[in-house]
Amino acid sequence: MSDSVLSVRNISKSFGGIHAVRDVSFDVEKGEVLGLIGPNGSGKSTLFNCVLGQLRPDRGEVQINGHRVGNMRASRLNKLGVGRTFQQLSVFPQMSVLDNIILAGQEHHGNMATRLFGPSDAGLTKEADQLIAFFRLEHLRDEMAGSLSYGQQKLVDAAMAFMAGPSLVLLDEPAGGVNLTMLGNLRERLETYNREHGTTFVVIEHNMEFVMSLCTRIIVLAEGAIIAEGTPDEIRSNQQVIDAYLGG
Ligand SMILES: Nc1ncnc2c1ncn2[C@@H]1O[C@H](COP(=O)(O)OP(=O)(O)OP(=O)(O)O)[C@@H](O)[C@H]1O
Repeated sequence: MSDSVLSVRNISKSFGGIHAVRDVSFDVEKGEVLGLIGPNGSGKSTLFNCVLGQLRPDRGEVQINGHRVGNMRASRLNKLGVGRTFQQLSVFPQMSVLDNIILAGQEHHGNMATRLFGPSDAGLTKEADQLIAFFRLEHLRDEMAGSLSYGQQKLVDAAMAFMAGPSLVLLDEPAGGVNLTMLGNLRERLETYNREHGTTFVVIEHNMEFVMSLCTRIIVLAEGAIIAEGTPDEIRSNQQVIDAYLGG
């Protein structure tokens, strides 16, 4: 296998008679921002879940930073340097922004025993505050997450994925439901983070403008298979891609 941050080899996954992912292979190199797009039901989430070890593929193999991903617990993925956001918000509404981000950091630090009996902070507040500043959420730091606008909660969600300085971040529809102003802010912050830290991103996204402006390379899925791969400009003018979306 290569020394890619993420290496996906011949992944297939079916649900009964539905071939959700068909023989998909690709590599993602350090610092790349890869977009994974495709019409509804094209297999993006299934592929993501195979990459994250949450679904066991019928065939194929995934490696993250050279380590094979099997059925892996989230904490082990964190140790491999993987952060993620979810399609649905994963913030706890009754906790402050700061506590939500600290809690995400605790997922990365040791097991339950060290969380319960170890040092109460372990530098997490400082790290959380740095991310709060980076995502320009200082004025909301001590607010209950549930009182924030949806777009602000998506920013908190993104900040949570960056605790413990991951080398690979999987973003599942980060732009979903976010208004235009917040969208520009989110994209700019993600670009800046990628530039400053060399973090690799894989992004599932339906918002074409967002994905085309954020990503350096795009893979298009249709009916579970890769139908195109290239720069945003190449993808925009690819007839097979246009047909897949019009038919989808
Ligand atoms: N747990 C499951 N059981 C049965 N079928 C499933 C399951 N998960 C996904 N599928 C089917 O697999 C196919 C791919 O679904 P998937 O959710 O991966 O697509 P997607 O590209 O992420 O779609 P969307 O953009 O709508 O989120 C679809 O036909 C879907 O109905």
